Amino acid sequence: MGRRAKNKQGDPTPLDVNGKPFRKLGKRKAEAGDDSLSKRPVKKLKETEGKTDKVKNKEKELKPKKVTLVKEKTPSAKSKPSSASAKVKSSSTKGKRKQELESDEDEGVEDGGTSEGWEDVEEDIEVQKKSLFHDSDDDANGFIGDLDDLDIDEIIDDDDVLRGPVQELDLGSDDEDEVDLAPVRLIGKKSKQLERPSKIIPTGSDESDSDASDEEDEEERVTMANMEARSRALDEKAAREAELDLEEMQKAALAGEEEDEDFEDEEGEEGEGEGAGPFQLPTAEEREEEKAAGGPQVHVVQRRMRECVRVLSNLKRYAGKGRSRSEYVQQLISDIANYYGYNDFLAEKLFLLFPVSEAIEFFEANEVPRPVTIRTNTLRTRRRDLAQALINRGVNLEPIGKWTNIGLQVFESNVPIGATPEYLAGHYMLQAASSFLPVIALSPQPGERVLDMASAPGGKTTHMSALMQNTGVVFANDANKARTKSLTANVHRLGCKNVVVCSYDGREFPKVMGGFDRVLLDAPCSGTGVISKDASVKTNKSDRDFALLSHLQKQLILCAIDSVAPDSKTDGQR
Ligand SMILES: C[S@@+](CC[C@H](N)C(=O)[O-])C[C@H]1O[C@@H](n2cnc3c(N)ncnc32)[C@H](O)[C@@H]1O
Repeated sequence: MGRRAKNKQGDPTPLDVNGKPFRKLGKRKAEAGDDSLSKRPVKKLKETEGKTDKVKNKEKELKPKKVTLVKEKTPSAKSKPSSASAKVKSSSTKGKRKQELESDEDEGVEDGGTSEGWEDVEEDIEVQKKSLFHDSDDDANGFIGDLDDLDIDEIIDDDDVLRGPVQELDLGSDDEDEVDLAPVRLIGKKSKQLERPSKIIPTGSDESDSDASDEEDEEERVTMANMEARSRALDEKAAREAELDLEEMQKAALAGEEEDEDFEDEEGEEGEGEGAGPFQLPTAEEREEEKAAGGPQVHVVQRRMRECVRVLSNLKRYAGKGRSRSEYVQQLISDIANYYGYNDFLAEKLFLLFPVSEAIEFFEANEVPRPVTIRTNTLRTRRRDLAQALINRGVNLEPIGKWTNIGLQVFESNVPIGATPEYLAGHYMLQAASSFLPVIALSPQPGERVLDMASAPGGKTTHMSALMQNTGVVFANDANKARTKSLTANVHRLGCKNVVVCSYDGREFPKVMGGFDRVLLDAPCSGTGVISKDASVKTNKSDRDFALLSHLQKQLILCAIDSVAPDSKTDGQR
């Protein structure tokens, strides 16, 4: 597997403490758009210097601007394996990817056969034609809404209110199986949060792909005949990149040492330069001045964040005289909220979940688009055949990893991944790799009676249906009637014949029916796990929302447990 492919999600760890970067340096591709906080100040300062007063003043209004600046840098240029498709396509005996793809057949677990379901393709295309573009982006995002209409006190005191109109409880989701939106999201539409490249991952023009042979690689069409040569070229390229990365790492380490020395020269041993001793928090007057100027400058915030992290790593050594830990923590949280564009409540809530350095990694990671992944629908095809078909359409992809024999990661595509003939014919589902895991853990068996309590748009329902090889029955429920449309469309498109769609509040379900061998509950959530997909979560959640959500989630899990048959004939209760 290519080096970039191994680092699919990029390194979101930019902050350096005491002048030493936390994260591994390297990745030539990241040079131009490196999101490292340690590099940002320099670059952003320079940007500010070269600008008109108007632009400078605008950038002073930190809240919106700093996010934009971050956004400009965040689209990861690291993930694309320059010609990974070559190996995927390979049918020679060489190439790990080829072996991984072939393991679809060997393992056979997911493979429910290829012939069954094909007869449905025509009809499913019709269904999909109507439904694919029917649900708007807004519709999908709608369930990452807020709970303003609900009265928390009332609800927590009174379960009857909780059984109220389900639309009000149509909350956020960590799931990204909103397949019908894929063509728009991946290809046509710009993210609200990030300036994403028009291609899924930018290629070609950046530094590491600039040599002539690489350009040819990009242009040359992958065929069975040239596969082996391309595969070799890819390995050589990976080796060259590894050397360059090492060189870069050494250079960066040297540069870091020099910078430290510079600071010491400038500030002296007692100075307040980064890494050079105690860091003084801004005084009340300085804060007022900052406020009056429309908020702090981006580079000031960046530097202060680095300094606060450094101080918090060793309070005794680096804190200013008489300053407490909580003062540095408060300053850091406030700067994080400003810099990344969160409301103070959420910035604090998320910050406190992690150790300091990990918290910064978390906020940085939320600025990076997540990998595009698809799940092969084994009711319709095999992963190997699907990969081949998509490669032939100019899609650059790779198996996700050894742990799954149905997942593919898409690095780049000339065609909308959510509107290929294979997509329309139900050969795959656009689905986060993490969404495979609950289904794998539940492990529904052929012939069982299974409930998916909150199932729209059906990513996990259709996965379970495939694992059960279209036998037994999956009750796919979702409280939101509107969302059951996309659920039904997906069930048809993927050729799932053992699914019954219904729409009840999950909390009512035990009264409707029970006796399930297994129950999957993918409860509605806050959306804080998918901020990179929907940045509105950064500002539209309150304490009350979280209280309501966790209460609803607890009620749902109790009902899910009640729905399991105590005397299941299979070992579903295991
Ligand atoms: C995380 S999403 C489900 C994603 C789905 N499992 C998949 O893999 O495609 C949560 C779903 O819960 C639904 N929901 C919200 N409140 C509910 C309730 N009280 N009962 C049942 N479903 C509910 C929402 O409409 C939403 O579709």
